[in-house]
Amino acid sequence: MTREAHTELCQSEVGVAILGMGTVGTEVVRLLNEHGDSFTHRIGAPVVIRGIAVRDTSRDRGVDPSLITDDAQALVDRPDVDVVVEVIGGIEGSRQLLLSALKQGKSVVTANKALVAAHAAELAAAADESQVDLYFEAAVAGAIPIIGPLKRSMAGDEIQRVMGIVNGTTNFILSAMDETGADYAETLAEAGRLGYAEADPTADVEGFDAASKAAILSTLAFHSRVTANDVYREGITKITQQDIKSARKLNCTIKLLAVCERIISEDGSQSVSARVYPALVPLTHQLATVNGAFNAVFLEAESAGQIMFYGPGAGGAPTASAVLGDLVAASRNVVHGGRAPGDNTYANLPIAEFGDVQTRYLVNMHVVDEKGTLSKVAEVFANHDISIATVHQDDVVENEDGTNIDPDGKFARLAVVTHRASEANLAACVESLGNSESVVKVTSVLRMEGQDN
Ligand SMILES: NC(=O)C1=CN([C@@H]2O[C@H](COP(=O)(O)OP(=O)(O)OC[C@H]3O[C@@H](n4cnc5c(N)ncnc54)[C@H](O)[C@@H]3O)[C@@H](O)[C@H]2O)C=CC1
Ligand SMILES: N[C@@H](CC=O)C(=O)O
Ligand code: NA
Repeated sequence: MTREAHTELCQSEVGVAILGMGTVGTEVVRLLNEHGDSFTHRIGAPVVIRGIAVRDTSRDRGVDPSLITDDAQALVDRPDVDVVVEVIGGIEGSRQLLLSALKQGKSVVTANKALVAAHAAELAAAADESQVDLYFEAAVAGAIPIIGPLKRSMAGDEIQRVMGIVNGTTNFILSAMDETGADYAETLAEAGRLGYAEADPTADVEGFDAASKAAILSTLAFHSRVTANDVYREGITKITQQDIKSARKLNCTIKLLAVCERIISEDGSQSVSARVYPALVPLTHQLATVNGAFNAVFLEAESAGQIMFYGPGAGGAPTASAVLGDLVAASRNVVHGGRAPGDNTYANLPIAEFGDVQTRYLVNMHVVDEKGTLSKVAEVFANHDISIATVHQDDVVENEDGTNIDPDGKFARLAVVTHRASEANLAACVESLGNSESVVKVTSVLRMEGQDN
């Protein structure tokens, strides 16, 4: 059914179904009830909640109990529902519900990055078929307007690079580890209590959540379909206080970054690289100032130059702000006609091989403290076509718990910073370092972003 056909059945109200009443859904309902009159003026018709789908109907949620249902599909199917707001999460159940809504000519607003990153093509096709809207501003960087600006304000520019801190939970953890030396597990639990973490926080700390957002950002920035499976991903679970100290010695901090790049090879052919990993960022870079659950998206575009979007990236009310912005836009289109721009993927650029991606690296290792070690280590880097930028050596070699693992003074800690090199060369170099008699152990390899060479 098209929206025209559906709208003919409707009256001068916009009927809304809210699916899910957890951290975000609760705030969406609260704010909608609190500011309903303003919404009427902004939209041109009242927005009326037709129902709220929850899993547990026995809980008192402080709303009219007649609105509560545990049958989300029946709510979606109601003829007086024009817009479906999905704040449940997960992929398959939400996919079925939203496809069904779109096919019935109802617009969709979702905060679900995992779903959009996996099934955007299918959802967009269903929205196009019915000529309705698919909005997902809350899916990337919470309250920060970034989907709208990429689809509209930046639509006339050529975006080269997007670098984002797009996960509030991991930024909250890394900021605390850096600022106060806080305990990882305790800080993660706190992020859960504050409503930042996903239902399964593995999605946050292992980088899955950021990878979904990187896929969505890449798709919009480079007009090419990128899914979460196309994104190279590493989380923050292996980051230690030693890594953070080694970053500080280089005047850097560690951030979980989503890096989305247009790669132009020597023959002029283009591809897209999307990757998520913890990386050193110089303290002088704007992204280094983003702390706690705040997010930021740093864009580099041909004509605009550098732009940074900054704000609250997680939590109930901030995320509800983005959801409600989309709801207002979708409702206006229901009342006045028109559609939001879709995610045009005409460029269809291929995904770059991860091994071909270039960046800078910090390689931390324990080495044998004797004559010739430095030249042997340097030779390994040279053999893999990697140019060294700086080398820093410390005498003491401590474990994470501060115990000295080298009471006889035979080892040293070496921190090697490289110039730009390919991931493939770096991986081969690290393997050779591991086999070198001069190297006791490569303790960590961290990428460095936000510098040119
Ligand atoms: N919490 C945050 O800071 C942000 C969350 N998001 C996204 O928003 C969505 C919701 O997140 P939260 O509210 O944090 O999750 P949540 O886990 O607090 O809430 C989801 C709610 O949906 C309910 N639910 C599960 N299956 C259901 C079904 N079949 N029918 C009705 N209700 C059902 C659950 O019982 C739960 O109360 C997720 O996609 C998440 O990734 C996006 C940006 C920020
Ligand atoms: N779990 C996510 C919530 C927002 O997308 C985060 O921590 O950023
Ligand atoms: Na957003």
